[in-house]
Amino acid sequence: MVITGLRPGNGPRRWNAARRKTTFEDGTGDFRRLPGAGPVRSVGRVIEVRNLSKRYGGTVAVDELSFAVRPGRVTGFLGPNGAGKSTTMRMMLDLDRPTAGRVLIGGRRYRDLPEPLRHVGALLDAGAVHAGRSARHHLLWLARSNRIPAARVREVLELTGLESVAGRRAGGFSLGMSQRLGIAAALLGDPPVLLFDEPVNGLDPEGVLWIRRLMRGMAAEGRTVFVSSHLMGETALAADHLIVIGRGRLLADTTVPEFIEANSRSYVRIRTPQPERMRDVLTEAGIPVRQAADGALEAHGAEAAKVGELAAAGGLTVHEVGTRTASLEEAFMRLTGESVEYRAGGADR
Ligand SMILES: Nc1ncnc2c1ncn2[C@@H]1O[C@H](COP(=O)(O)OP(=O)(O)OP(=O)(O)O)[C@@H](O)[C@H]1O
Repeated sequence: MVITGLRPGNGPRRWNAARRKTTFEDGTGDFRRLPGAGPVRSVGRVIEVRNLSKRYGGTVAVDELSFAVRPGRVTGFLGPNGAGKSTTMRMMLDLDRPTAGRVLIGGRRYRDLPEPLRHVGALLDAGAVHAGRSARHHLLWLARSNRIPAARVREVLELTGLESVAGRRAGGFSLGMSQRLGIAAALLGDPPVLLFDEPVNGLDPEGVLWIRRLMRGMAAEGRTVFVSSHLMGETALAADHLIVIGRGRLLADTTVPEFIEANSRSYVRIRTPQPERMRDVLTEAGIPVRQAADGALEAHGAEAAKVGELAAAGGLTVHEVGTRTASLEEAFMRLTGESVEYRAGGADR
């Protein structure tokens, strides 16, 4: 690890010849000087989303969203389908114009960044390549148009495991290979800020693991890594921090351990042929209870022993009493449930 701190301000520069990297003690500088390239002007690595809104006709895709994405960690951007994740990411890259608010990357709008590919790498739509071009030519074309040395193409092909297929037409690539090519393009400028929209879509378990390691490695090097997903479980494994949205609004801005602590509560699951009476007994004892989809009851905030004693005292037959811990996926569904229902209802969409 070459970066010695991420303090704000203009810290001293360090040069690591072995890794061909220039780093700045305050974490604001360019991450790696590309061979043959001139110096890259220093920009910060924090992404600030300020009161961001986007309307498409009557649809509010993003609704007064404010949060910050910081360097040195993987930040997961979570929300159910249609929550507004892609729209937010497009606005970060100036591909869509906000109805209100703005996004700043290192204090600047994307369009004001000098040589943006060297500051922000993005995987938004892996299919967005010229189908007739080979992977190598696609990357060479991108490199040339961004004044990035051709030698870097070989490096990113190697990094993404695409060397052996680099001469093949990108149009014939599987989804997994296309995702890797999209990531190779995002890494081309060796940017300190990386945005990945649903990068594990369509990948096999090996590919998912590869992306997870890649993102964690990039964050450990001091980069800002922002990755969207609608899968809580996978994101919890890959991310340190979470931004959760639903219906375009911020629902949570928290660390993964805090999210787990706050949301994956234990409860007692009860199966009984007398659910109505059991519910009354628990409610009278002040224990909140809800019915699961399979008809079982879930009692919150009570020990299994206490539930068993109450059932016995009430003369109730019980087929199962046991303690369960809600999975992260369940916690996420609960948190975003309202927005999913809203979407299913189809209101103004
Ligand atoms: N170009 C557009 N025109 C009209 N509506 C749009 C457009 N782009 C997105 N939307 C709508 O905005 C809302 C947010 O969509 P968005 O794609 O940002 O969500 P998402 O969280 O990325 O979802 P997914 O996980 O399904 O990709 C949705 O209701 C979507 O239908």
